[in-house]
Amino acid sequence: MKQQERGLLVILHTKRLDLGSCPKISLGKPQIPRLLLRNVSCMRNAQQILRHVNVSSHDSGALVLTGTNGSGKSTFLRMLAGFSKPSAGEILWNGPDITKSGTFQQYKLQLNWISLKNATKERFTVLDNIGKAHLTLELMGLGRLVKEKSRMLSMGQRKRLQLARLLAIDRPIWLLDEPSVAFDDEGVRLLEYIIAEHRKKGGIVIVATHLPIEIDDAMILRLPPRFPRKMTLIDMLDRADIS
Ligand SMILES: Nc1ncnc2c1ncn2[C@@H]1O[C@H](COP(=O)(O)OP(=O)(O)OP(=O)(O)O)[C@@H](O)[C@H]1O
Repeated sequence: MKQQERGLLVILHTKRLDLGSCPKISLGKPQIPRLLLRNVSCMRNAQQILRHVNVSSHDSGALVLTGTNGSGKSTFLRMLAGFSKPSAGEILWNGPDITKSGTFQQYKLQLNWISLKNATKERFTVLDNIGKAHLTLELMGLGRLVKEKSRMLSMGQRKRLQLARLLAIDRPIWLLDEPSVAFDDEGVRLLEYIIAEHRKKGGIVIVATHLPIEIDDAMILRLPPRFPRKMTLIDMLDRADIS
């Protein structure tokens, strides 16, 4: 990973190309990345959140975003999801810019998104939240809860339901914001397993997280803190330890 001032350059390598229903790419031609962020910056409320980010991913790529609170991980994912637009630079999917309306209509159908906020449909049962994928719910450990209203679920069970939805809505690009929060050990293993399987099929996974998560050959992009660091209570406590 190279670092250009506060800008970042990351290239994700192709592990195995399995295009599934995607258009065939002829051999011999240089292969364009499935996803390419070129010199992307992002402003929110007139504040610069991301600056000069360069990242690319081929099929099967995985990127883990880390960084301090407020460094812009969710903003990065929101931009990739099309909720906010880059203030500079471009996000290219199969070549064209995703912000072009024709491209965006197709691009958004490639995305699956998990965040702390995108809650389940509270009044629906667990099963109705994901259609008819009963077996998927069983596999995520929710088999006994299929008839429960999802508002009855614990936080970890809600997150498991989100995983079930990832599998039920089968789309190639997964944008996962803090996907392992509230999981027990088994939940984390389920998450790691479905990510690995998704990548075997050629899927791309981009994860923002503070928690350790095992993803083979993932590129780690650590976003720089946005402000000069000031002393916190923890720094004071650490100093008190020393003296
Ligand atoms: N809706 C918004 N409008 C304007 N600024 C926002 C908005 N949401 C977040 N921000 C700002 O953008 C910056 C980055 O926030 P973001 O949520 O992307 O950080 P993060 O790295 O995901 O943080 P955390 O680790 O706390 O989840 C923060 O300074 C935040 O105040």
